[in-house]
Amino acid sequence: MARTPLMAGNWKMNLTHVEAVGLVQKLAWTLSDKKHDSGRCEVVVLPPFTDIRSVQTLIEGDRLELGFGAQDLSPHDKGAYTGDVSAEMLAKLNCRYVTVGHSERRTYHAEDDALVNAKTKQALAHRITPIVCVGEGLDVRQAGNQVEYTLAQVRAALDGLSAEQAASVVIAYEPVWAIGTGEVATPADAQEVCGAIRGLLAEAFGADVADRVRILYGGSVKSNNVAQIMDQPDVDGCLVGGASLQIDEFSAIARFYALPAVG
Ligand SMILES: O=C(CO)COP(=O)(O)O
Repeated sequence: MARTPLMAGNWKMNLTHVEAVGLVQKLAWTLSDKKHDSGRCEVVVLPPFTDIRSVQTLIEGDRLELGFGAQDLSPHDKGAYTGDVSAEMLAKLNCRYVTVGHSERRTYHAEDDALVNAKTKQALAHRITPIVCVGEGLDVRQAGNQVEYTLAQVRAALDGLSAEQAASVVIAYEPVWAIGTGEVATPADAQEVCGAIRGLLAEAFGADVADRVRILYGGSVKSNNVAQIMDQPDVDGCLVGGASLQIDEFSAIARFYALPAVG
């Protein structure tokens, strides 16, 4: 089965709702001007919670060919969880995606594998596609244990999912040492781990599921390295941080298929 590539822009904690509207308008205009083919690449923005309503209104009102989602969600349904945002709230805003287990959540908010698993299930229960983030830190990479470390995170995040549920998740391999550092993993590094993740999915849920799941790479993706990364057989898209805030960069990344061929 052909997997439609996905480029998701993780804005992190950037842009007020006014700035968000400006960026989405310019991004949509640029993609349309360059005749972006959304059949060749699905483009999604993941703004902070406070921007989502404005982004939704703009995208739906003007029928822009952009998807949108959130960067986190609560593992709880509702109630006394100050500061949390529930899956139901996101679903009501038509969020199509939500990242779970981003390394910044794991590091700064002490999110562990069990919580990432609970959030993954919560998103699925509300028909929001979880983008499950995994990836090793520098110490693990230097010890050469990146594959087993990352696979353990994937196993934990997907624990208890049915094959049908597993088929609908997106997994993002983001080596922590490559996030925001300009230190991009080589295409071979990305393929090694993304290929191993697909192997694990085949083992755990069957070849059909493994064939359907989109696996993204994230970590210092830019327009000048995206083509090589997307050339890898098990990389189906990118989770883009810094470059997703720059319209020219992100629109070029989304149109990776139109970039000059890899030499
Ligand atoms: O964390 C990331 C996306 O979720 C990657 O961030 P950068 O693209 O800024 O390295």
